[in-house]
Amino acid sequence: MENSSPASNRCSYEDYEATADWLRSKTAQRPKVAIICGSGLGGLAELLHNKVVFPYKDIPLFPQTTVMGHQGQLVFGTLEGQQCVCMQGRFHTYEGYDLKQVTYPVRVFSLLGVKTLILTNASGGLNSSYKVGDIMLIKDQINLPGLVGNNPLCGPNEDRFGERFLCMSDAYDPDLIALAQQTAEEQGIEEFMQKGVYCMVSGPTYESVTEGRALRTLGADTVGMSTALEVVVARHCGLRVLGFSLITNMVVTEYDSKQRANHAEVLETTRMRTQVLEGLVTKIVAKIRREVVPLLWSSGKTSRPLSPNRTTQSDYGTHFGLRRDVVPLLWSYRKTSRPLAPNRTTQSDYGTHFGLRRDVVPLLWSYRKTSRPLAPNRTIQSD
Ligand SMILES: O=P(O)(O)O[C@H]1O[C@H](CO)[C@@H](O)[C@H]1O
Ligand SMILES: Nc1nc2[nH]cnc2c(=O)[nH]1
Repeated sequence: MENSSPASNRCSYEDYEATADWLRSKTAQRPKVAIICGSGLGGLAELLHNKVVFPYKDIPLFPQTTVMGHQGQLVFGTLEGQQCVCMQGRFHTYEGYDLKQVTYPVRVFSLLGVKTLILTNASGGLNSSYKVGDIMLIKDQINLPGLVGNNPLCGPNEDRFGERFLCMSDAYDPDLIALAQQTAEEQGIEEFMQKGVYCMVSGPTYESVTEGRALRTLGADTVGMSTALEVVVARHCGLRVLGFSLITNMVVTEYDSKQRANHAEVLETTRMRTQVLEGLVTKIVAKIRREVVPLLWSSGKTSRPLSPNRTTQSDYGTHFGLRRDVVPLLWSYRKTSRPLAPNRTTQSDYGTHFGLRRDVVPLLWSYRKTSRPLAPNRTIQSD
């Protein structure tokens, strides 16, 4: 297959599938988290273990990066035990790519089975209380190109990815934001953490003084030339999104200022903070990996013993301490009263025996295909 990136009207579902199939055929890794690295922030990919690296030029239908500070390769590997795929270099409309090409990797990630997208970017600070080197957790965005017709979802809707009209008021996942804030506190880096609104402009020009002032008036805390389009497409295909904006320079908003925005300064600042951001993202990825367990159990440390007279499936769900709202998602059929067969004694038996959906069982048990019999004295949840 050709390596040249698709013309916009050729970004069909089959194109995305072809790229995803090619990647699947080249690596056995099945990432659940994708990370898009901003200008000068690609070092994160170096932290992955068991790396499998694909230069963009080798990936069928993938665009190529042309910007300094964007390496141009896709790196698969594990971070804190979590399988991840990292984009060392992203695509921007100012490079000449159209909206579908800029967002092409995101749909490929979705087809690969990615569930969470973490984005980083370099940006200009608009909020006067921010300082160069601050890291802003993105709570919302202004997709300025999108507001005037340049939205990557324009054109026929691809129902296999998502619905026609997409809600964007919850684009940045509140739980992930809370997780990131908590992690930043644990890392002792709250002093340069901010939370605010990122505005995307098309670039490649930096803002004039009046443009900077206008964006601030609109409610933007930082401005850059990326991210918003990727987030729109990620939300369209149901990915959870977390975004970080590193303030690499302050936008000039005084007419008599002698400061001049430039890409060298942008890259210089990323060098100063890259390790901190990498450490933060690494810890968050570790927590995302672990979060499935506390989500399922209503209280992790209960020692309530199993009462022997609970014999129906629905009893067993909540009896084990599974959250009531989670139980119906797990059971393959609800309200059954099928009694428990007494001869089922292994973990995997127990999963499906209880009526847990077969695809859910391996996610719940920490190890698969075990036939280790349940020790008779294990009777509490934490066990
Ligand atoms: O958004 P990322 O890719 O981090 O890069 C930012 O830095 C570049 C300008 O210096 C622009 O590409 C801007 O968007
Ligand atoms: N638009 C824009 N993008 C940036 N990326 C890094 N700094 C800036 C900036 O000041 N403005």
